[in-house]
Amino acid sequence: MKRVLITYRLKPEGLTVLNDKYELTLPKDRSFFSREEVLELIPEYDVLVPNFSFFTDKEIMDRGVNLELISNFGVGFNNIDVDYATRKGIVVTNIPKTTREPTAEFAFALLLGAARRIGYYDRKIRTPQGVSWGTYTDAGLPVFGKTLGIIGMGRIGQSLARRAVASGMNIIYNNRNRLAEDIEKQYSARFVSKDELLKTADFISLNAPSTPETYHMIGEKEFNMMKQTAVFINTARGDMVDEKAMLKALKENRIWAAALDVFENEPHILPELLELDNVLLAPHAGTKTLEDRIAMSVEMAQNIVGFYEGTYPISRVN
Ligand SMILES: NC(=O)C1=CN([C@@H]2O[C@H](COP(=O)(O)OP(=O)(O)OC[C@H]3O[C@@H](n4cnc5c(N)ncnc54)[C@H](O)[C@@H]3O)[C@@H](O)[C@H]2O)C=CC1
Ligand SMILES: O=CC(=O)O
Repeated sequence: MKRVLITYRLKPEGLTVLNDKYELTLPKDRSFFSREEVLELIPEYDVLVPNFSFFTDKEIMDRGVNLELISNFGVGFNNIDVDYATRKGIVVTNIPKTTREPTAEFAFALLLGAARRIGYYDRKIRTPQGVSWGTYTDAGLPVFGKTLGIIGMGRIGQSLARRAVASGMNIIYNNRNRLAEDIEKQYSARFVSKDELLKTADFISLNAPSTPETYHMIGEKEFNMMKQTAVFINTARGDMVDEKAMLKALKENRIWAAALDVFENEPHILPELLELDNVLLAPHAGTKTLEDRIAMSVEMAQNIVGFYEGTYPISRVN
């Protein structure tokens, strides 16, 4: 029987496909196994299931002398040293299907929330001094008719574009490769250079993966190119943005607002960010609904069964 080590407490409803045929170990009384616990346990296991924030590096793989498969509980796989896994003959899989719509939904919710200042109003209305009910004070920004620039027009980027078009937005995008014409037509999307996107979009959403190439791809220079009324949304990965430069741009009102689900050093958030009214913050919650997290577990578990039994198609990263 193959032994599976899951670093994160997943609900049994999402793991039924593994029942009886695989031996599962997962934390029962808390959310995560610590790195030290995983290092201690790993030599006995054939499969490791890290969640998207568990750093699966050389040390983990070298200790995992029986490791055949890393079945990532996430679509982004920057938490795994994939090159090293490949050299060791360890297969890595991810979950692109079930992460797509919830993340796009959340990115659009952040966009609306930041533009219409929902988090700010909610915070203010609860305080003793209350919120201003004046005609113009603390006004938000309209979304209808505005331009959304998407950097990384893959699965999530395209699903975000679909929502934005339905809400009356125009789409421009930058991607590693230009999309096929029929896909561009589907979203009425126009391919532009990254610089043009940064200069002309009213809303800018980051939806590319974290790679060495995309590290700090949005920094001081990029924030300086944006409109002063721009809203920046990041549901991709924190390390793709120079957080100090972003903080400066927000403090100096170089841009209008940011809506952030991801951070450079999660779960640590720059304390100064917490003090700004033009920032909407979330705890890496792009896929965080019970229904979606269970669907993600099913996709992850099917990758394991597919790998060993060939009964499901698997999403291989290497
Ligand atoms: N906040 C959250 O909870 C979640 C975050 N994510 C993040 O979203 C990312 C995107 O996911 P998917 O859309 O499924 O991936 P995807 O692979 O379908 O799309 C990414 C797109 O970015 C493009 N790209 C790569 N490098 C680029 C660059 N330098 N400039 C412009 N475009 C570039 C690729 O060509 C691709 O079209 C994941 O890698 C993950 O980090 C994913 C799920 C949940
Ligand atoms: O951040 C989440 C993921 O699925 O990647």
